[in-house]
Amino acid sequence: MKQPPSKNLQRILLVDDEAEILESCQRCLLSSGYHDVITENDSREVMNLLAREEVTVIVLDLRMPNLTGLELLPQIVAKYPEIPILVATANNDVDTVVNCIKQGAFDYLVKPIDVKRLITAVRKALELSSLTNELSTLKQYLFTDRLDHPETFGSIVTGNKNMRAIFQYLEVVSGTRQPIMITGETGTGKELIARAVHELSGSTGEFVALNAAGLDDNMFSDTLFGHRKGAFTGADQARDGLITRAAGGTLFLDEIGDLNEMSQIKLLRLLQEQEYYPVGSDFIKKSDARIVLATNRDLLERIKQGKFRNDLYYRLCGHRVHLPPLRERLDDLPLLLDHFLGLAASCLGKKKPTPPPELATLLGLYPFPGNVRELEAMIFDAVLRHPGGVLSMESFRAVIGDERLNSKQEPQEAATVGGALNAIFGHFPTIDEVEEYMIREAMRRAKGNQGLAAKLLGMGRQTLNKRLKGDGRTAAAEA
Ligand SMILES: Nc1ncnc2c1ncn2[C@@H]1O[C@H](COP(=O)(O)OP(=O)(O)OP(=O)(O)O)[C@@H](O)[C@H]1O
Repeated sequence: MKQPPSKNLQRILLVDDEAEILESCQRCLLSSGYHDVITENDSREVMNLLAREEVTVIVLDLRMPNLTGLELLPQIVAKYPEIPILVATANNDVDTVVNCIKQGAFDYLVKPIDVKRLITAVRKALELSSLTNELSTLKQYLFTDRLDHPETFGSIVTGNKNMRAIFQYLEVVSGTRQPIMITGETGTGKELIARAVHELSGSTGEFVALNAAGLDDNMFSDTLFGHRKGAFTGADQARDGLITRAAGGTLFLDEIGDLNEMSQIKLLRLLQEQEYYPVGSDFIKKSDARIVLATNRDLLERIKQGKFRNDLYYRLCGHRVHLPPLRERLDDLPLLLDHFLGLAASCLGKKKPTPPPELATLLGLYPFPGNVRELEAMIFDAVLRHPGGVLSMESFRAVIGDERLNSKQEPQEAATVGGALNAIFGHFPTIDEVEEYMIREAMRRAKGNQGLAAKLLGMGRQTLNKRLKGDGRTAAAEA
């Protein structure tokens, strides 16, 4: 039986009759992060080896005794057309190269093999191979509508067919080492998806998340890449960055639409070469962390504004999923409503309330700019204030507004929101005023319990605590 390569490992086969060449190419690929490199010095054994073991890419010397690479190439192509083959030729003979490409070789290398060229060519061949695999697996998924690991998506409550298609796509691409980009409005579940990708990839390492919003380049580089001792005033000790913690696992970079130019360049290097420099160090380091990225910004718009690099954008486009906003998957509302009612009730130590039958329909009229997070906060609030029996619609009305419930039309909606804001503040408020108001109101409703207030606000407890303490705003003091 064939020996499959372990998940995520892509097996490279080097075929050459010269042991020294095999050894040096193998060493160079291993040190570049390719962990599964096997060799064969007898060309007559290659077909047996391929029948025995799964191989992703082959580097094939053309000049070998007994059976030359030129003779072997068509045999491999005929039996294993999915394996990209890089031929190694001793001279830069155009005719030979053209002949090999015509016979199905993917690319060629000139001997003595240049290390950089070998690594680039192998990387490209592996990318091609994983794309081919993805395509054929996707075709199968399309015809069978199956999910191999539904349990991985257990924390993502949905019955929506677009979300299911996203899960299927993720099952296919999670096996590759290519970065995955997740876009979608705030609160649509991007982090949940990133965690599912981590689980699917079968990595043994940790899932490590970094929110890049508000980080300048120094903070971004230091947090992600770490620093060497003495790199800057106060750097008394060398310190590893999050990328080290994510070794063998997944690095989730959130809000990458906010990264500044310098950080974008560093991220591009990391994605392209899997390389980085700790702050203050000239020694390059390698990372094998799987990278998942997310943003709720429109990156094409950021490119137009000159705030996001084109090359980085295209690098991110390989594997991309876009999570639809909640208002575009209203079929999920009843499921989510039921899920969060149960969750809120058990968190608050209450009996799960029965929702009024019209609640899901009414919620469907609201655009949910904060998506699932907003719905979750709304339901926690309602359950918190719920005395027993059937859940009251009042707390939902208070947030959504009666008139808004009756209309989906933009201008009317704006007028209603504007009207509501004016009624509360007496004028059109600033963001800070709204934030102060929200924090004060959440603390009041949660009777001073910061954990609950944070849940209502859809923010982390620590973030709320910082706001309450840190910036000396009046709302914090009053709350
Ligand atoms: N389909 C879902 N089922 C259950 N919970 C969900 C779902 N989608 C989102 N959530 C919950 O909503 C909240 C927000 O989710 P998450 O942090 O993954 O969103 P996000 O898109 O990463 O948000 P942001 O862009 O603001 O970082 C979390 O509490 C999460 O558990």
